[in-house]
Amino acid sequence: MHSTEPTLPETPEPLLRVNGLTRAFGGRPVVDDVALQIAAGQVTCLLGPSGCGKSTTLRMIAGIESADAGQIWLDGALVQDGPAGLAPERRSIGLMFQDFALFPHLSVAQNVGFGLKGDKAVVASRVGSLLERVNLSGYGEKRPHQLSGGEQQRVALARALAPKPRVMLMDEPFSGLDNRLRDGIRDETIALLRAEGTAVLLVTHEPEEAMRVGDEIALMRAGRIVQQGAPYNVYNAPVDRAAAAFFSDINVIKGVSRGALTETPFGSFLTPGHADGAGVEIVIRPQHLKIDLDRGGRGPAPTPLEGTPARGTVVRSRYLGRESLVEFAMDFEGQHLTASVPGVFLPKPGTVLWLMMRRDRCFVFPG
Ligand SMILES: Nc1ncnc2c1ncn2[C@@H]1O[C@H](COP(=O)(O)OP(=O)(O)OP(=O)(O)O)[C@@H](O)[C@H]1O
Repeated sequence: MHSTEPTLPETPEPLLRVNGLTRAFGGRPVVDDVALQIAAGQVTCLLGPSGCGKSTTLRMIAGIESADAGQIWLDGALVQDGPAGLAPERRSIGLMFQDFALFPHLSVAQNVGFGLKGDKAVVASRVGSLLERVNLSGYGEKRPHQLSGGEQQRVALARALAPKPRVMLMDEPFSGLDNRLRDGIRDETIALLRAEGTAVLLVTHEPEEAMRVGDEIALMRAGRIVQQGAPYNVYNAPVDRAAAAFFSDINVIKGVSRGALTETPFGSFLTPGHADGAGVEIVIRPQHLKIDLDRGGRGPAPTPLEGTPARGTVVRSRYLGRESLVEFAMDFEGQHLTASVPGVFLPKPGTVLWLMMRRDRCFVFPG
């Protein structure tokens, strides 16, 4: 190598790599050209609405479902190439599902040791240390039905970890737990998997869960990954209106781009890249609409960041604990907009207020 060539930092081979993964049922594509890469200690959340193909993707990676096309590498080894693939037990993966799938007739220790072969004493010691790892020492002789949901989930985790998988595949593993338990168990489970250097693919339909645990979110829709990136980027730079709407309520203001500008009741917006006369949608999340007072029929002065205020009348106010949601009927075009405000703000219906749009928080999409 020439001495002036820069030395690139070594990127480790991802533990899970998926390329062009495709599967149809009855002629209908359910998973369509999916690509993914997950490194050691990283968590990727496969996020999307019900029926978009998340579970089928995970099941193909696990080897429980066959693929029509595409490749899967686990820890550098090709385990699936089109329809041909290794059996699930020959892939170095752990699996966790929503229903825990524990064997009811086996003790906790027998459940955890189920997939382990070899010397009895060695297996017993490994099971003991796994139970310790998930804070269930002393539970080995109990049956699953004697345990709480959270404890059963921890047994399922210990069992999935027993063969030391390099990749953990999780399908809605926390949705069977009640809300109060869920956050704690989820954080503990993910911290433990990170500490073990496991690559994690977690399937969920809940954006909050994906934002909470994912290093990366792969947003899936109708069989395809439509956007992939850090939670911050996926939330703050959605690829389209539907991607924006998957994470929160949104407000949409329609307009027509002329000379790379779109006029709205909130002033004009730069809309470069949209053809003259093309419809555009300006999208903003409720927390980025700013509410201001009416000053005898006038609103606050326009600013470069927030543009021109537009007047609205409160239709409904609701308190949601951390925030209040205020719905407005705007003076223009019968438009309804919703603003959210941290804490308690409950103006009465009929109150006249002014709204402003944070320019840096708007997304512009083709209409
Ligand atoms: N074995 C199968 N035969 C026929 N259709 C199937 C089969 N498995 C899944 N499907 C269909 O494929 C689509 C995607 O299913 P999949 O379970 O992957 O979606 P999902 O995103 O995980 O949804 P959910 O969150 O509801 O589980 C669905 O329409 C489903 O009915």
